[in-house]
Amino acid sequence: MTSYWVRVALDVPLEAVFDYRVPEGMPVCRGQRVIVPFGGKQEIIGVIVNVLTQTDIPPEKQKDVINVLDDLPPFSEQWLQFCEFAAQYYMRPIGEVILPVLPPPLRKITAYTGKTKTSPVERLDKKLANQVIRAEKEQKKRLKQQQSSGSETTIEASIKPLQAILLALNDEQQQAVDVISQAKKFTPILLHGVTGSGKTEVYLQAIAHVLAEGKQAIFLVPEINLTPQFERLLIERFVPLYGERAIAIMHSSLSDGERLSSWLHMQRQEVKVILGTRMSIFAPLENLGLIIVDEEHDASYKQQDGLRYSARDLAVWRAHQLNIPIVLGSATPSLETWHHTLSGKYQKLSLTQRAKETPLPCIKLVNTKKMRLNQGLSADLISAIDERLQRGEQSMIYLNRRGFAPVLRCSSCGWTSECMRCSVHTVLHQVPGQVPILQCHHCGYSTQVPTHCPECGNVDLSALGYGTQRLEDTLMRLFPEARVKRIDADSTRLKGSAQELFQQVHSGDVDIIVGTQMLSKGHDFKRLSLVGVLNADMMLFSGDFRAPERLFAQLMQVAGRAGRHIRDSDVLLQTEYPDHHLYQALISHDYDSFANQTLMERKMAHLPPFAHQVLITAQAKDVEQALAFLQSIIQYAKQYLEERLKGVEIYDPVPLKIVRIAHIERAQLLIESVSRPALHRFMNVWLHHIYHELRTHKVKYFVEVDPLSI
Ligand SMILES: Nc1ncnc2c1ncn2[C@@H]1O[C@H](COP(=O)(O)OP(=O)(O)OP(=O)(O)O)[C@@H](O)[C@H]1O
Ligand SMILES: [Zn+2]
Repeated sequence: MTSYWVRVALDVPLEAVFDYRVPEGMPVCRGQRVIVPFGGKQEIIGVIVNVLTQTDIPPEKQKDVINVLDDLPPFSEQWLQFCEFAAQYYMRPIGEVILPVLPPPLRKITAYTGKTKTSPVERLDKKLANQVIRAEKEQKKRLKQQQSSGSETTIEASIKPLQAILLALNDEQQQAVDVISQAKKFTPILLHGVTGSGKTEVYLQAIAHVLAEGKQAIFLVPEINLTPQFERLLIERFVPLYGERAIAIMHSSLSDGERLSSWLHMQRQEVKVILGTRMSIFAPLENLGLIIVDEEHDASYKQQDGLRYSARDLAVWRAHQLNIPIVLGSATPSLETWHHTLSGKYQKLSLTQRAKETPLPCIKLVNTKKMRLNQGLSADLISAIDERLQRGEQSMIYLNRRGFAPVLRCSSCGWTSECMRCSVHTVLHQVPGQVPILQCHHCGYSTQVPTHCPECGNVDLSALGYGTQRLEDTLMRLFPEARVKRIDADSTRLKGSAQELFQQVHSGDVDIIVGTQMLSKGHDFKRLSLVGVLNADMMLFSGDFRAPERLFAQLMQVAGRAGRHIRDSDVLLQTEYPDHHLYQALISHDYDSFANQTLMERKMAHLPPFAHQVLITAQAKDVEQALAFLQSIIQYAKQYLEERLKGVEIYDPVPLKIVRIAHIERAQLLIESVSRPALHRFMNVWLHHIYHELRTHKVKYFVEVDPLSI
């Protein structure tokens, strides 16, 4: 009689996978969820990644699998391999990949040990079955009523045929749809379309082709706020053809129940298109024919904690694994993607015109160097807003800084408001009808606003600089008759409030919109003809080598919200450096030359995409400990791994720019190589030694492959 063990992936903060003995007669296979004992008396849910006939675990330490969960079919080989790739590429244990992507009810032991003892899947199925019965009853009732009233409209007649909803494509759009839908094998495609060029319609028609062939599609968007707009379009087009469950949504603000329900429909392959944010790249769809990544340049595709993955990069790998086309769409592609089109690795399709017959907005630089500003606003911008108000059009003022003022200062002794827990200033938040507070944007800590200086007692404290709340306040005073609305992370904190605000903008109930970058991407505003940009210079001289790329993209995106449906639209950008080449490229809408020049600079400086990077960040009570730990691991590498270090460079460890957050101090270490295989080979060995020999309980560390900000 052979005994079996299973190797189980668990989401615990340890590197290893764990082996468990399989009780006699228990059927097991790779990809199944199991309940296993862990630590003392704990029971947790894991996923079987291997079935073994032997194990290294000494007999006295062996433990048994408690239960196999069979409420869902095992995960497919294809999906498991995708997760395994992600784990290996991002240098993390497999459990940290697989478990967190599952909806909580499928991985939380409490969902299985409650009083009812039925699985959350069974409970949901029951609920869904009841819903179907109810819906059928209602439909019968409706039909009866219609028949008795002699009404002609039937359910079928109320469904618009797909042909009626499709927009007639222009030549460039048509060509893009043709190329995408004819690509049958792995084909990475950059859809480079200026803002408002109708990329969405290209995606939708390409998806239509894929679905018609009986396949499925993944559609990634960078932000939750963008899902409703695309969801509406997808439902309108595809639900009449493929039924209610054809479209599923996946993002972090769904409830556990909603996530479970989406997941079930996906795993049972009832879903045709999954629309969602970065986590959707882990959708368990078996028959994918196309992946779309909209606004592929967007930094939100990068997860910043746990498994620090790029959903865009994983999407390319998944398309490669499945041998299918992938479309990366943007008006301002990332330089990584642009580089791949120049080298011929990716195919480029261009949409050079706006889809509606409106030209791109005219971008003007307002030189504020020697100008007196009215609370940050130039006279030019104020009169441009006024003009829009007269014409009944909308204006949007973009300022990427929330709160009322970034710091409170004592005019007598120079004291400034600081966070007790972090090495940053606290931000003054002040809106009518609420008690003003000082808030830390890094740890969330907040305090009352002092009535006098805590250092010298002076009562004359002043709010320095301005944020969106102050701007809103100023605009309301300058234009008392206008309807001003602020859209930022603070005004949209409550569930559904962002949607409501966007709805007000779309329906024309707002004249002036004040907002942060939340506003800048993807939205198709119909009546907006002026965009004002404040404080762009702040990012011009940041130390991060990616700052110019990010700034250029941000500005081009925000400018692109103007004049999508209205002629004569303007963008006014206030700056003290109107001659800067970034702004010069911007006013001529010249992404290509900006990208080419910036790539050239990167090449000379041996920076990504011409080199590959890994970042190790160490956290400790004080930064000296973090630095010492990083020094010790460098020492180890130099002493024992010299051979493997060839072609790999380790830089000196440095404290982070914001060194302390929530009482924890941080330092980081950059590792770089022009050869990705060399980098990964070295890192794997090194990390193994660090984990087993150099780890201390005083210092926590984490690893980030392809970091976006350093
Ligand atoms: N072929 C077409 N004919 C007429 N209108 C079109 C056509 N294609 C798209 N549109 C319309 O043009 C507008 C802009 O399209 P869309 O929002 O897809 O732009 P986009 O390329 O995604 O821009 P951005 O990068 O700024 O998000 C939309 O209102 C859309 O309905
Ligand atoms: Zn803080």
